[in-house]
Amino acid sequence: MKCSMAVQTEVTLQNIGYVSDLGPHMKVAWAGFEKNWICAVHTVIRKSDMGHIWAKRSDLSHFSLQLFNDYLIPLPHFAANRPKSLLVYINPYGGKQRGKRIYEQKVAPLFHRACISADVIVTEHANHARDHLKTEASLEKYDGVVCVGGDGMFSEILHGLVTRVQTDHGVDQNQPDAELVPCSLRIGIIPAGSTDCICFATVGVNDPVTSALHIIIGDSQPVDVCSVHHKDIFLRYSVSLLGYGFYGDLLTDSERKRWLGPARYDLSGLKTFLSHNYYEGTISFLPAEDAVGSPRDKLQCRSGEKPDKDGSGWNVMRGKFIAINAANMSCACPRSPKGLSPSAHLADGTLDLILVRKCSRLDFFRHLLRHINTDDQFDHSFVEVHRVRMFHFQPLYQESISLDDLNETPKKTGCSPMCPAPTACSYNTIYSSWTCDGEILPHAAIQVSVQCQLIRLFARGIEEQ
Ligand SMILES: Nc1ncnc2c1ncn2[C@@H]1O[C@H](COP(=O)(O)OP(=O)(O)OP(=O)(O)O)[C@@H](O)[C@H]1O
Repeated sequence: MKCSMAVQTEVTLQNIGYVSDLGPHMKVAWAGFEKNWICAVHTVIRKSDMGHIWAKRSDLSHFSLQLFNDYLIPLPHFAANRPKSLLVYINPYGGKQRGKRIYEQKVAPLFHRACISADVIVTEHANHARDHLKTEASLEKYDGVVCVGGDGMFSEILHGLVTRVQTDHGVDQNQPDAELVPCSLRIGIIPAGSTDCICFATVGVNDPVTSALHIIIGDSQPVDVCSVHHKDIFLRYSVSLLGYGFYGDLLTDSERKRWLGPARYDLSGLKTFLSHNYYEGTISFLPAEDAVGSPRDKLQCRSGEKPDKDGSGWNVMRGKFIAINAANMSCACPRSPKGLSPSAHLADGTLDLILVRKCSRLDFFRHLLRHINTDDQFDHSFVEVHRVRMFHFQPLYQESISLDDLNETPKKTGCSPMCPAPTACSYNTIYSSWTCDGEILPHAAIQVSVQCQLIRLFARGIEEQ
């Protein structure tokens, strides 16, 4: 490709680093490249200072194209990992419907200056991107796939890409113990949805320019993916949160209120909290005994390493749960900056299984409050957390029909969860639904296993220095 930028003598996007705010009038643009942005040659915008800084993650929303030419120093040896050709999917209806504008105004100019060619597909309907990736896309032409949208859109890309790779390699996704083939193409997320949880938990901010720079630089962050099955039938993949009970109910309700926009989460959250339902069932899990760290160690390393060996022996627990949350990553988002499981690792082949047993409404409120403050959210007698490699959940009563069918069932109320004949009483109080990265699963009985480092993102993780 012919590129208008000269290398070596001119400062170019090939060498771009972050722009950090050092105060109200001073920003530092820095280039350089070591894991975690450790060492950076930088230039203060006022040209008054040169040297090295210990840099940290920062919001790039003030980034100025002018900086590329004026202040950055070329370090061309990082060029090898940089993508040259990308396949971009834009959801024009995600979030506040600004995906197309965000891409065209903030991201495309940067790609252009970095000499990255991009084939852009604006989706026309739900699952357009997933199905195109599964069957049609000529993936060999690209170095990465970019998703412009929210978590739902990312999930489409994830399913399309992972399914395509397994099909190409003859792997049957319906086998829960199948060894899945990792995807070689990296995925970039340009946040343009309502919550953008996955971007926040892997990049540290929800800022389209920051994400674009991670793509341009060619960052690579491996990420674990959970595969979810029901009776040996593949249901979905998950990278962030699988939630039964509170979060499942909240998401189910919020889907009915899509017309409200992002405010639907607040309304459904309040409604679900006031309902204070609990659900009975059995959870079995395989502890990750060999994993480095624990969910409560408060360690900031969230990348992890591939395990050497499996844990041994399943633990089985029966009980009444207000919430069962399986966090494959911290699940941090702007509303909960530390997330549901602050020390969850991105790529160590484990997930953090959080069990919130039946408790008073006040106690549950105290637990929820800890999602937004810095207190140890697992330090309650009714909460336990386990780092696991696999888990199974079986509701108290066998499901005779899928939850999809239950949506057709007239809703009845006033029946306790202990009702011995579920067909005669309200399914709503016997079964919750699993939310799987924001999508609702059609079955309550599921088997989940973590597929270590199945995908890679154009990101760098969120370890703090
Ligand atoms: N052209 C389209 N028309 C309608 N729906 C679409 C289209 N393209 C994608 N979708 C669907 O829209 C859903 C929501 O999109 P997206 O995740 O981008 O935004 P969001 O739901 O507002 O944000 P978040 O998922 O972060 O809360 C996705 O599940 C995706 O399948």
